[in-house]
Amino acid sequence: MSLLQVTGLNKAFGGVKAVDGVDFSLDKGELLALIGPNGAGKSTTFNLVGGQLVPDSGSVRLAGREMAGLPPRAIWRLGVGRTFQIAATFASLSVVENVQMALLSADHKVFAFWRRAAGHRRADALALLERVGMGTQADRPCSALAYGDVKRVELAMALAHAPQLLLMDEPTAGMAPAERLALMALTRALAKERQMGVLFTEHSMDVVFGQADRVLVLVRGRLLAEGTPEAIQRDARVQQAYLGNGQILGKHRQ
Ligand SMILES: Nc1ncnc2c1ncn2[C@@H]1O[C@H](COP(=O)(O)OP(=O)(O)OP(=O)(O)O)[C@@H](O)[C@H]1O
Repeated sequence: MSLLQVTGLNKAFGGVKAVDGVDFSLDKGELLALIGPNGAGKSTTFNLVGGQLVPDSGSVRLAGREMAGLPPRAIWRLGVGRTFQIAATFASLSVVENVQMALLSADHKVFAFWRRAAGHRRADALALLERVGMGTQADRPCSALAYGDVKRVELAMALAHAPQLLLMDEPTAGMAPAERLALMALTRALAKERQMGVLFTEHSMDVVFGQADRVLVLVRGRLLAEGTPEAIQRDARVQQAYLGNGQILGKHRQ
């Protein structure tokens, strides 16, 4: 059985069919990239899987269990993580305290005062930071980190509740090319060692073709193609509908 099985997914906003009969699946340990031109329906698909939006129709199953229509918190509890965008309130906390906050939340102590974070599972938080290459920066304030390092902390925070499926919406936006590849290579290694599925949207083609196991191409809410990075790069329909658009490649590639 697939880890994630999406069937007949539909979502319209007024007259716009943002997601129009989309089917796909994702296996444990797999990195699946969702690409497509602006307005193709990537974010909508993402939000339908994560529960931020309710589908008009269709099914979203995690390990066979229906999630469509459940609130985001319930979907999170079933094992679907999202990379955190660190809130401004947490910028004054240290790196390790931010991960400890995520561990508090994972342990369902969501109403605990933030002051308790400092005493909560520090060793586990440090181990997560070590795994994402941030062990030596654990006691620095988050506000002092370079942007690429913040992204690594976000990844450690997302791993705090040991998700089966991790959703990453444009995880490398704003990063330099070398940092992007390093972050997604790390994500790929984590997916394999934890047998965690990863669904990510990405405009940067070097990341998509360098790191994804499989690629889905959405155009105007419909799935145009799906396959290995090599097959997608060769696909004439994709080149015409998407990759042939020099503006998109030129805008996001450096
Ligand atoms: N809340 C909303 N209300 C109305 N229309 C929406 C809403 N969200 C998305 N849309 C429309 O649905 C379509 C798909 O949008 P979506 O944001 O999912 O595309 P995308 O592929 O993520 O685009 P981008 O790459 O620009 O982020 C677009 O036509 C968009 O204008």
